[in-house]
Amino acid sequence: MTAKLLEGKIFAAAIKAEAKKQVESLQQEFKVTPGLAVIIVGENPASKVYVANKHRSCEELGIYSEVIEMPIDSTKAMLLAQIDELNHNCKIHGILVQLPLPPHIHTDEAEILDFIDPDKDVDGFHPINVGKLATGQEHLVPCTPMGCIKMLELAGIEIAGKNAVIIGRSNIVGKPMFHLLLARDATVTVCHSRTKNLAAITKQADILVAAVGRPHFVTADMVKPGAVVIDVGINRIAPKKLVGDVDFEAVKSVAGAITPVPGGVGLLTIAILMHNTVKAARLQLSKTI
Ligand SMILES: NC(=O)C1=CN([C@@H]2O[C@H](COP(=O)(O)OP(=O)(O)OC[C@H]3O[C@@H](n4cnc5c(N)ncnc54)[C@H](OP(=O)(O)O)[C@@H]3O)[C@@H](O)[C@H]2O)C=CC1
Ligand SMILES: Nc1nc(=O)c2c([nH]1)NC[C@@H]1CN(c3ccc(C(=O)N[C@@H](CCC(=O)O)C(=O)O)cc3)C=[N+]21
Ligand SMILES: [Mg+2]
Repeated sequence: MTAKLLEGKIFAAAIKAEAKKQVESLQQEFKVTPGLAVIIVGENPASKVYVANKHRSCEELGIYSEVIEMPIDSTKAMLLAQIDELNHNCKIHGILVQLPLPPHIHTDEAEILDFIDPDKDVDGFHPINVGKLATGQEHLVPCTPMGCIKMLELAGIEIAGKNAVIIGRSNIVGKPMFHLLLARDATVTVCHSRTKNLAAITKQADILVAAVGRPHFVTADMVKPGAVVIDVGINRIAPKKLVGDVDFEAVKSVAGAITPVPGGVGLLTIAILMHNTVKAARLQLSKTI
């Protein structure tokens, strides 16, 4: 058996086309162009690729985009001042601080993210938006897990009643993925580095989400035949070689459907970011009028 390939570019194109229509209607109704600001601190080469991808997608859709490059030795105070400016900048409707932050301000991450206006929080990382997601009031939702959900929906894969297993419990991927799947009536298990008998648990999964950050972590013996396998991992194993967390070649002959890396959910992350930026702009306009 060979798994159905869930190609990110097809789903991403559908989401971006819808966002583009929304951009046009906002321009017609309100004479406003949605704007996204991305703050990047330091010179992380992987971050630069993502930031460039985000910028290119904004151009495609007619979203105004600013990339703010700050020096590697920026202080917490400098970041807070930059965020404060963007919070009050009426050309900007979405603010994203690219993670990870450099080591000297790593411990300030929560304080920095919490300073973003929750209505401009297109990453969905602010405690207000996290709380809304957790209480069933989905608002601005983290892009990567929402991308996984949209992919399942657009592919016509039923979520309700399924056993879903997530490997990883980060605030960016694992935890919001849990809430999104639970809200859609899956039975959800979250695994992490202290989980015992991991393979026995993942083998129960109808939907398996891998967000670990380790190449070839999910092997064929961990996957139930016919399962839907979503690979969130982005691991650079050589300068030009990117792989996910799933041993793709082996797992594709066991799974029913599988996402590739690259070309999988990473592309939906960007598409949802565009969707969230438009949503944030509409929200802010409805509050000022
Ligand atoms: N495609 C996309 O758009 C995106 C991709 N990514 C990628 O997804 C991956 C995960 O990212 P992120 O969630 O930020 O990563 P983190 O490093 O924050 O989290 C990794 C999680 O994996 C768990 N883990 C580590 N080792 C094991 C193990 N041996 N068994 C079970 N669980 C384990 C950790 O457990 P514990 O909590 O116990 O430490 C942790 O919860 C990365 O490769 C990242 O690059 C991330 C964001 C967006
Ligand atoms: N505040 C914040 N928000 C994020 O959403 C965020 C972040 N920080 N830090 C880093 C991670 C990672 N991430 C990706 C975005 C796009 C691709 C992407 O476009 N991937 C393509 C191309 C990958 C490539 O060629 O490098 C693919 O998988 O095919 C991947 C990963 C967002 N993240
Ligand atoms: Mg992380």
